[in-house]
Formats: sequence, structure tokens, C-alpha cells
Amino acid sequence: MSDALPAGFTARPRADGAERPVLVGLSGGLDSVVLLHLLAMQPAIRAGGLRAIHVHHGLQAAADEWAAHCHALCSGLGVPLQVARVEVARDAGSGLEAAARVARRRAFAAALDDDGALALAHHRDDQAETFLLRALRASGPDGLAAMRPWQRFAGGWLWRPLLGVPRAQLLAHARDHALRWVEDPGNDDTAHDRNFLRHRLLPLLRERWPGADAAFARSAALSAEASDLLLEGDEAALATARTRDPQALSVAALGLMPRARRARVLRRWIATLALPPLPAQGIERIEGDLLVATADSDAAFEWQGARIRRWRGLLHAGPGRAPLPSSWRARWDGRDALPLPGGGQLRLEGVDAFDIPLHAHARQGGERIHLPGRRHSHALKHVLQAAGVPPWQREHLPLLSDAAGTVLAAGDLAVSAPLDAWLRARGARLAWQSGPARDDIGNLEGADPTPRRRP
Ligand SMILES: Nc1ncnc2c1ncn2[C@@H]1O[C@H](COP(=O)(O)OP(=O)(O)OP(=O)(O)O)[C@@H](O)[C@H]1O
Repeated sequence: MSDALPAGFTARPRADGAERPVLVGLSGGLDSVVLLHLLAMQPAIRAGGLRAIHVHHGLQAAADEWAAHCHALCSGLGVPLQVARVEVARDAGSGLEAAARVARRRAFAAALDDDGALALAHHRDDQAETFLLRALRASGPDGLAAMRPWQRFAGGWLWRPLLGVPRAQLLAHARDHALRWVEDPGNDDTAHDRNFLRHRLLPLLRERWPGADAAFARSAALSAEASDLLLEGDEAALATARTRDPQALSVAALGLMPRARRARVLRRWIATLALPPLPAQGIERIEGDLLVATADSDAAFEWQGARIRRWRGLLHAGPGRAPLPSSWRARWDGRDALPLPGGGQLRLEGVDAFDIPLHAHARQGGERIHLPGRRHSHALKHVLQAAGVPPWQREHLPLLSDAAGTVLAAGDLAVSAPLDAWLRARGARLAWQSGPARDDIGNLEGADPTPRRRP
């Protein structure tokens, strides 16, 4: 490759006109060594702040050698290098390679500057492989779009400047400049689908169709265009079904959409909630069990720890969690947040503590509560029904009682007259968080709710 960079090889300046700092993911292999070398030759990119990161997984005997190699390369080019050592969860159900990838992405996210660009060395051959792998998994246009040159990542962007460049050109560049790199022995094992495509299938395809990689990459780019157009329509359709609660969609509005659009809208909705992607049979089940007029009142679809249910003309989505154990009890003085079994917490805000500790516990059934402004107590069940609290939320609801067993509050949804008066007098309030806080790191890429546009 000549030293002229491919089109789009400049990291776009930020909105404020400043150069975007670039962090290169440097494995020590051919692709990322060439990427670093090309970027280091760009005065504008150097001026914006060019750094490299090598993630040391410690999984292979040669890992120290790779890190040392990256050091030598970076010091030769005058580029600061961070070596991030990560722990890879060896017992991860999804396999060691997937676990290493997650650990790597976390390290990248932690090291990336706000609004900076993480440059990775994926090239056109990688794109052709990704396109074929997606086709073999029966993906539609969103999946066939394969890798994007720019996409949101953590607090900044993921940038793939070499996506249009064939690997052969990278090799030629490395040889022209006498660059040295380390070979990863794992890349030869054809038991992995990607390696099988790389070493067996793609060479055969190229024999007959020399332009195969370019054609696959072009198909990926066309799919990306189609996917972006569809996404705009999905957003508009989703808006018509939204309610004030982001976790609830109107069944009636969904019913007005063509089936194919509805499937996309449901997937999009789930992505915006940072829940695991809906599997194909999920759409079938929602269509068949939840959206029909005769749907059971407790009909639900569950997948990978998430759940969609229909209730009162709405579809509700969220993490599926076990109810509070009925035997759970805890004394709580209000000083610190009270952690709830299965995630979530109860907090007393605006005042230090209660005058005397209260008892937190699960509902047993039959409780009554005396609400402010009412003469008599009411069955808690009716109070929650009247307030429109969905049944599954009621199962997680912690109650607060005094020593005599009088119910003083049900989460922050119903507060009794005496506790309400006590809180008001102090400008204080109860706050109930019903589930664990979201871990956004798990969603750094893939189900990214932000459309993938150039910065
Ligand atoms: N150990 C590492 N340290 C730093 N960067 C790395 C490391 N491994 C890979 N990278 C960067 O990530 C890019 C992609 O590498 P690779 O395909 O092995 O990773 P991946 O995360 O599995 O990517 P994908 O699954 O998207 O293809 C490399 O070109 C390089 O820029």
C-alpha cells in the first residue's frame, strides 16, 4: 500500500473543531501494527493525541512476548502505550474467546477519552468474513451490514479506518516498511467458523470470483444503507406506540403496524431498554400469545433473564426476576440504603434516619394500610390495583411496618398517613428502586440504541 491513506482515514474533528484523540487497539499482529504505523505518520492525528493500548489477557504463554513487542514498536514510533492486564473469567459459559473479548472491550472502554476514537484494525477480508458469517446465521439487513466504519462505543467512538483495505495491501505495507509483527497461533485453528471461512472457503471463492471480498464488503455497505433507512421508519413507528413509561408499549398501536414493521419495532424497543436481543421465536410468541385479543391475563415471554408481559392493553418489558422471598425480613433505621434480595434498594432521602427502626418485609397477603386523607384503612391489594401497579411489580414490593405490625409503607407507592406526615414535616421521602442498576458495559456494542452515524 502506498503511504497515502484510504478515504475516510482522518479522525473527524470534534464539534468544537478540536482533533479527536485516537486510541489504537494494538494486539501486536500484522493488522494493528500497520494501523498504528499509518496513524503515526499523520501529523494531524498525532496533534490530536495518539496513544496505543495493548490488552494483556495472560491466556497464552507468549502473552508477555506480545506486550514486549508492542513496547518496542511504540517506543520506536514515539507513541505512548498502555498495557492493560485483564482477568478473563475462565468459567464463562460462552467460551474463553468470548470472555476475552468482553474483558478486552471493558479495558478499551476504560481507557478511551471522552468523545475519543478507539481505532481497531479490521480490514476488508474481515468484513467479507463477517458478512458471510451473518448470512450463514440467516441475518436480515441489520446483521448483513456487518461492521461499521464508525459507531458509538462507551464514551466515544469505535473507528475502523481499514475496513475498505484488503489484507494483502496491509502485508505489502508492512514489508515495504520492514515492520515486525507477532502471529497468533489461534488464527489457524479451522475448528472456529471464522478461521474455516478464512482458510478454506474464501480462498476457494476467490479462485473463481477474484472480486469476492469486494462484492461482500459492498453488499455489507448496501445493507447498512438499507438498515439505516429502516431504522428511521422503526423510530417513527415506535414513537406511535410509546407510553409515558419507556418499558410499556400500546398493544392497540402495535396492532396497526404491518407485521414486519412490528417485529422491527419490538426489537428496537428491547434494544433501547438494554435488554438481551429478542430471539426469532420471541417475535412469534409475542404475535401468537401476547398480541391476540384472547391473550391470557398473565401471558408472558421470557428469554435470557428478560421478560415481556401483556397487562391492561400494554406490553411491558423488563428484567425477569424472582419475587421477594416471603420469609425475608430486615430491621431498617433508614441511615443507609436497604439492599433488597434479588437487587434493588429502599432509601430514605432528605433526613438522616427514622426515629425508631422499622421492619422491612415481603407481602404475605391480607395487609391493610391507612392512607393520608382517608378515615379507614384499606386492603393493600385494592390500593395497589387502583394505583395501576402491575402484578409483577407488586411481587417485588417491600413493605415497612412498625413493631406492632402496622403497615406504614409499600415501597414508595403507598405511604400511610402517620409516616406521610412524619416525612412531610422533614421534607423527606422514601425512594424504591425495584431492580439492579443496569450494567451498560455489557451493551457497549451490538444492541447499541444509538444509530451508527459518523461523528
Ligand atoms: N489484545 C489486544 N490488545 C489490543 N487490541 C487488540 C487486541 N486484540 C485485538 N485488538 C484490536 O482489535 C482488532 C480486532 O481484533 P479481533 O478480530 O481479534 O478482535 P475481536 O474483538 O474479536 O473483533 P471482532 O469479533 O469484532 O472481529 C484488532 O485489529 C486490534 O486492533
